[in-house]
Amino acid sequence: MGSKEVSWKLADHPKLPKGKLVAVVVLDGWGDASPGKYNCIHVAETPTMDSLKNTAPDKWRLVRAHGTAVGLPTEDDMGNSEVGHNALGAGRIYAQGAKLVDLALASGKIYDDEGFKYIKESFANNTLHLIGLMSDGGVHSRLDQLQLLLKGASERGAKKIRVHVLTDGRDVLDGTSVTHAETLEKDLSELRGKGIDAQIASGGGRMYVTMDRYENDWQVVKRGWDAQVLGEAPHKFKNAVEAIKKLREAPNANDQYLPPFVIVDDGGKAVGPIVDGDAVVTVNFRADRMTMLAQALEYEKFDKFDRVRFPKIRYAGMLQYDGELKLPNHYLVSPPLIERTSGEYLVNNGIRTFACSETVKFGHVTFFWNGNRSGCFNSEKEEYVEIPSDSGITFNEKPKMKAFEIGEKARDAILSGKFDQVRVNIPNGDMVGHTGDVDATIVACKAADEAVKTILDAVEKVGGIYVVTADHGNAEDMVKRDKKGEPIVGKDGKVQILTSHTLQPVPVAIGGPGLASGVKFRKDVPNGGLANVAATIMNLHGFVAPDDYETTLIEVA
Ligand SMILES: O=C(O)[C@@H](CO)OP(=O)(O)O
Ligand SMILES: [Mn+2]
Ligand SMILES: [Mn+2]
Repeated sequence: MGSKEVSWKLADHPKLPKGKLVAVVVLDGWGDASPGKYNCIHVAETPTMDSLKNTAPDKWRLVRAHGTAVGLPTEDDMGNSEVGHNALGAGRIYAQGAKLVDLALASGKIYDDEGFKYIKESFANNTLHLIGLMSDGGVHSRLDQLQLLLKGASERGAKKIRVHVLTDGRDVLDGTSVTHAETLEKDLSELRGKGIDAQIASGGGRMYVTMDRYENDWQVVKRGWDAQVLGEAPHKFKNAVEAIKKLREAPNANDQYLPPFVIVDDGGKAVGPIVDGDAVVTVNFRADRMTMLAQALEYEKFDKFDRVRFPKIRYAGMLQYDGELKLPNHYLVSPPLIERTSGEYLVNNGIRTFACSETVKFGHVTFFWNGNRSGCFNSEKEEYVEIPSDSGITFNEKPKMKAFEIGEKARDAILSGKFDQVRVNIPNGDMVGHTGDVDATIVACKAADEAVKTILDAVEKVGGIYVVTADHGNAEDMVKRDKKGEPIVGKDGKVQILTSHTLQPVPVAIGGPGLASGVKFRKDVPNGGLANVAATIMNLHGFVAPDDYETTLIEVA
């Protein structure tokens, strides 16, 4: 929507003043769950978050952060950063990528739209390549969608298909890549039975191959490029299931970090490099970990690594990953059109905003927060600061990450008096939680809590207000549970460690010396979710949210 038709002026809140500094803290992967030894937040020393929970009962509550509350297809879908920050920033619930792709596949509309027609041009004489995360986690992609697309494309003329798989183990249990590859192989062999030359061509673990984000480490994308496009990798196999099983045997190997491999024919030649004339679809619907590859596939001018060859292909994303950059140009399904976000409203109403995180979460409080939009709305009123993340390590090695640096940057921004809103994402609970290392996650949670304290102390000094929340659960439950909630013990006699996000609700806490007396959480929004936070923050800045926003969580008694 062009800004011309939008009236950006927000109404004044009848009771709440303007001019108070509001600190917005998003703890990544910080849900609420019952105490226990796999609840790293509970086990860790977290005096700051504990005191928010325990000392002001009408200023602390839980909100929903998964399923339909954040625009996902079902209540079995765990939350994630994209949908969580979209909801927090946009104040409304949008049908998200997972759901939009489901609908487009179910109705068949995906095959009638521009993107599919564009890639279809290659089907008669060239190969269709599908690249993406092989998982049923529903965070970045879903295997059933890939299966449907394979079927749909083959019924519509694709004669030669190559799938480039990325193994997960982050949104699903480690080791499930084997079953997923078997499922995919079965489908591909059925296609071969119908005369279609279809096979897996390459693979690798998502965190080591291809799926980096926010330009933390281009080498990750290069490893994928070499295997997918050039057909070169340190490991060569005849078959993907065998490849995954074999590579998993190495000490400390796991799905997330499997090295790259290519599938070769009897003569040792890679079966699926990408060449001129081919069609390529990146099948992930989620943007952050696909935009780097999308740039490599699409941009004529590119200097992030040596591509060696830049094939002239027809490339489409499952979705368009960046609407502002129009990246990629062609896509199979239109992304949710998230407009009139709270960030844009507030800036247009004079709110000077500072946003900060470290690289691996930087886009969360900027790009996702602003409805999948790169850059600021108004560079005179906004400052976005990225603290470089460590790269080339798994975060259990340095579980404190950059939490203190983020806390200090936020503190300085608050004390500077230059900003009305200071917004951060503190990554530890999530990034370390994903490693499945319980001890490291406990250290991570403590560090995150200390960073919150640094920020709240600064809020105290300037007479400001804080809103502390999270985008979804992760560190509060590190074990896979059965229906009764008991930890599941695997064949090896060990509990199954949960590296993924959870379905748990997340806290929202408000307070600070600037919070007008009588402000408390309403009792009549019992099912409140992350999308209710935007209107709440607008109120704390002294404004009433637009009518179509999800309702505020607060009232003034
Ligand atoms: O790391 C990621 O890509 C996801 C999990 O797949 O986590 P988050 O949604 O917290 O960014
Ligand atoms: Mn997250
Ligand atoms: Mn995560």
